[in-house]
Amino acid sequence: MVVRRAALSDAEHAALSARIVSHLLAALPAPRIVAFCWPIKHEPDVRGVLPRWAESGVLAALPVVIEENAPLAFRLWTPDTPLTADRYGIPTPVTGEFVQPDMLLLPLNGFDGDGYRLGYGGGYFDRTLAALSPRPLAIGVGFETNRLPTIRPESHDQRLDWLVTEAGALRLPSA
Ligand SMILES: Nc1nc2c(c(=O)[nH]1)N(C=O)[C@@H](CNc1ccc(C(=O)N[C@@H](CCC(=O)O)C(=O)O)cc1)CN2
Ligand SMILES: Nc1ncnc2c1ncn2[C@@H]1O[C@H](COP(=O)(O)OP(=O)(O)OP(=O)(O)O)[C@@H](O)[C@H]1O
Repeated sequence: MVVRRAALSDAEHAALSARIVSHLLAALPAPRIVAFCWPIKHEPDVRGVLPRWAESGVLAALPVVIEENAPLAFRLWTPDTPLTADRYGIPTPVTGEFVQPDMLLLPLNGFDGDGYRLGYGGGYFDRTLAALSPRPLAIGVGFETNRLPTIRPESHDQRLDWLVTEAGALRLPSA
């Protein structure tokens, strides 16, 4: 799935990411604190929503891997926040207040029309969604090239609330 999206040219990647950003802004209610992912390995780059939402007071946060096989934590992020590569090489804040986001923007390596997601196999987002109360709104952001007929979800897989690709934003029926 990562190789498939890596085949997008830089210009295509930027154009598809920009379409995802427009769909997010048009379809979703502005959250209080949105967690996003610093894009790695050709993930969709949805950072464009942040300055737009910031105008209405929305705060941004990044995930922090505290330990393996445990839920993620989240730290507030601003454009001035220094980022340091974590154990996986992902740029991560090492300072800043720990917060509880009410919306998560989750990059999709693979996904299906039922709203299930393939990540990198760490189980971090599934554990995080299972642990957070209240559960944040889970928004998958991906490219149509990574759509699959089914990811063959297992019992631990958390279903997304929204699926947003360059083709549009789809609200999934709640479980
Ligand atoms: N940009 C980004 N940040 C994120 C996530 C994400 O999906 N994307 N995560 C979402 O939960 C968390 C990190 N999840 C991860 C889970 C497993 C591995 C991992 O095992 N990496 C292997 C390579 C795996 C592969 O490429 O197939 C490694 O580094 O050796 C890395 C990150 C938090 N931050
Ligand atoms: N709520 C949970 N409690 C305990 N173990 C869990 C939970 N959620 C997932 N796991 C474990 O994590 C493993 C990896 O999950 P999965 O393959 O779905 O990861 P992923 O969603 O691709 O990863 P990531 O979200 O980190 O990108 C699963 O095999 C499962 O054993």
